[in-house]
Amino acid sequence: MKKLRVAVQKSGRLHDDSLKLFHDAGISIDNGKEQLKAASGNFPLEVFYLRNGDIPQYLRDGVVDAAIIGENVLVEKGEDITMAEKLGFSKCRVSLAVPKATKYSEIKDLQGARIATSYPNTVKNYLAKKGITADLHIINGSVEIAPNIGLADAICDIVSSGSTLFKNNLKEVEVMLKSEAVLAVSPGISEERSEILKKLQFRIKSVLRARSSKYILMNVPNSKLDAVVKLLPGMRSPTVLPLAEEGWSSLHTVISEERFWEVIDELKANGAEGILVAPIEKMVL
Ligand SMILES: Nc1ncnc2c1ncn2[C@@H]1O[C@H](COP(=O)(O)OP(=O)(O)OP(=O)(O)O)[C@@H](O)[C@H]1O
Ligand SMILES: O=P(O)(O)OC[C@H]1O[C@H](OP(=O)(O)OP(=O)(O)O)[C@H](O)[C@@H]1O
Ligand SMILES: [Mg+2]
Repeated sequence: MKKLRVAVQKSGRLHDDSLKLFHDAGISIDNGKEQLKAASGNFPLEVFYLRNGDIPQYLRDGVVDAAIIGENVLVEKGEDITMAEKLGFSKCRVSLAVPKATKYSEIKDLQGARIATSYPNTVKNYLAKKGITADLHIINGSVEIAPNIGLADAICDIVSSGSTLFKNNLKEVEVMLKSEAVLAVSPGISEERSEILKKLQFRIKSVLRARSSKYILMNVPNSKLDAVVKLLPGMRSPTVLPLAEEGWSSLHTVISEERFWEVIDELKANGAEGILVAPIEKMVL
């Protein structure tokens, strides 16, 4: 049987979370990353460990069928490549930044500026849409140093916490795009391997849904049940079971973590007690 060939970053920010996603989806990968290639023993999948920046070309050439890659790299080098799924990790933005002392009020202030970046296409396209031309200096790493050594007036790079900008005395002035890890697909994937990809996507979706949801249980006085049920819609509707003590029920439901924190005060105000929150491993709709 054919195997789905999936590229994963060899080392760097995407590596561990990519393998964790396979693990959580029940796919075991046999060899360590010292090998260029590793196979799964329980799913028709082979992992190729590659540089993130090289992956768009491997997808285009059909050397791999799919990949876990930063969305920002697809925007920069792979506009022709399909994004099948957002994966919810390695969230960051690609931004323009200038020295803190530079007066900046609008993008026109960058007309004619020297901009250092590892993402020339992203910057060019963004500035072209705004009618700005600039002088791009392409560098591969430590872009944030460029203004301090007199190489550039501005930079475009990845920002997450903002601490690298802060340390280099820079301020973020334009967010060009928001990025996270994505599952990308080769334009030339065969039908047989597309079928395996569908199975992989089904598993990934179940894992991602579960990651963002919680199973919650609580005791509620019967007089307040209707009000509490309104706060907690659940997958279909909450489960309500009578407690041994009369006048009380146990209510179980599934809720997004975000929604849980939004309604917690209202749950308590409605007399909910003994609220338990448990992680969910898989969630199949
Ligand atoms: N500080 C950050 N916070 C969150 N995500 C990030 C951060 N920096 C980079 N990323 C995301 O992780 C991806 C990989 O970044 P990393 O620095 O590990 O590799 P790289 O140098 O871009 O790639 P290569 O594998 O080609 O060396 C980036 O493309 C981006 O999507
Ligand atoms: O806003 P922050 O949280 O500070 O993150 C942003 C920094 O993270 C990335 O670098 P990385 O640490 O991946 O090093 P690299 O330049 O060697 O890829 C990116 O290139 C920025 O420099
Ligand atoms: Mg990096």
